Amino acid sequence: MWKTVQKGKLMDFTSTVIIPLLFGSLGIFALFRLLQWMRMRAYLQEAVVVITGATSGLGKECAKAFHAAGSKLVLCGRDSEKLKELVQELCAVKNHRKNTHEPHPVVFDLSDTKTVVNAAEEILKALGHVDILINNAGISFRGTIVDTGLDVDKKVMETNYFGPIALTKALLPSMIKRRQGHIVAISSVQGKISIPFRSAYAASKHATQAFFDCLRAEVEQYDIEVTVVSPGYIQTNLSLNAITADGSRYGVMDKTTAEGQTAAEVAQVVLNAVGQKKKEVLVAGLTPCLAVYLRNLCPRLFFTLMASRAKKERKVKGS
Ligand SMILES: NC(=O)C1=CN([C@@H]2O[C@H](COP(=O)(O)OP(=O)(O)OC[C@H]3O[C@@H](n4cnc5c(N)ncnc54)[C@H](OP(=O)(O)O)[C@@H]3O)[C@@H](O)[C@H]2O)C=CC1
Ligand SMILES: CCCCCCCCCCCCCCCC(=O)OCC(=O)COP(=O)(O)O
Repeated sequence: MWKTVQKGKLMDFTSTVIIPLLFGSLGIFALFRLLQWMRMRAYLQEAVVVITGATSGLGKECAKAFHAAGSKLVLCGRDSEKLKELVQELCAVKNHRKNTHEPHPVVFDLSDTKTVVNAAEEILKALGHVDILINNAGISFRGTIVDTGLDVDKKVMETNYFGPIALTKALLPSMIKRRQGHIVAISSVQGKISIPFRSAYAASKHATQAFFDCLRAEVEQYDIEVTVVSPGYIQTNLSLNAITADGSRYGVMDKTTAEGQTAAEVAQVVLNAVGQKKKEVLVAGLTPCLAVYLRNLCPRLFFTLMASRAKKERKVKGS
């Protein structure tokens, strides 16, 4: 009898309190997500978005994602033919729901900082202003520190660090003047941890993280946003195009790269991070994320693991 009364009370409580509370929360959550989506759509539609390294991999997928979101694209690359093909590919995509725009290609080499400044001028002349700059282009590296010539370290730093910061500096004054703009840096998990045989690449990405963290603090007063994206492995040509200790092309599709996340998935994360004005995002699997925490919480253990990884890799390569 006592048990039946208790059960009845519990059912009353469930139907009068728990269920309405659950549906109410779900409704508020759905409304919140809808408002977030609408705000993001408005932010990206008609925005002038500059993407470097648009000719391949993540940059190409970002171009597709931002084009579909209705942004006015400036596609940057070294190869004018590849850029033309991408413009044609994007223009061929029919989008009946959104007003899309023909992208504007700009050809320059990021490792030549003089051409970077000219490119920024060309962009501002053609489009008037830049709303979002996505510093995506980059190259990776494979080699031991002892065998690597300083010219190789410099080449990686020019492409991954000095080029992007030169472009950022060239576009920043116009953003400050308008008190509007958003700068994105595609860094890497290797901007947070260093793994053996990646010295030049990891150094360039750590520098990227540091520079754009400083920038974020300095430009907040002008309402300019800075987003640093740190992906883990992505299925692109990065390992194929990586340079080695003597400056030659590595030319191997690494297993880690081939088994990484797809570039389209990561591009969607970039789009959402920009749309939601996130300060930083780590887009990686469990092990790289744990490695980042381990580096900060228990550095000695992390260093031991990296040293044994170096020994193992050396053994495999027989050097
Ligand atoms: N793939 C991965 O596992 C990861 C990649 N990243 C980062 O993502 C970004 C994009 O790389 P991803 O798409 O993977 O690799 P890809 O090699 O596929 O693309 C790199 C892009 O950068 C361009 N680029 C390289 N050097 C220069 C230069 N000197 N001047 C102008 N453009 C240049 C390339 O142009 P071109 O076609 O002319 O060679 C290409 O468009 C990089 O910053 C990379 O560090 C971060 C974490 C993981
Ligand atoms: C408590 C458990 C801790 C487990 C952590 C153990 C440490 C394991 C090491 C894992 C290293 C992950 C490295 C990830 C590197 C990465 O994702 O890099 C992305 C890139 O930029 C790829 O460029 P690359 O040229 O190197 O292909």
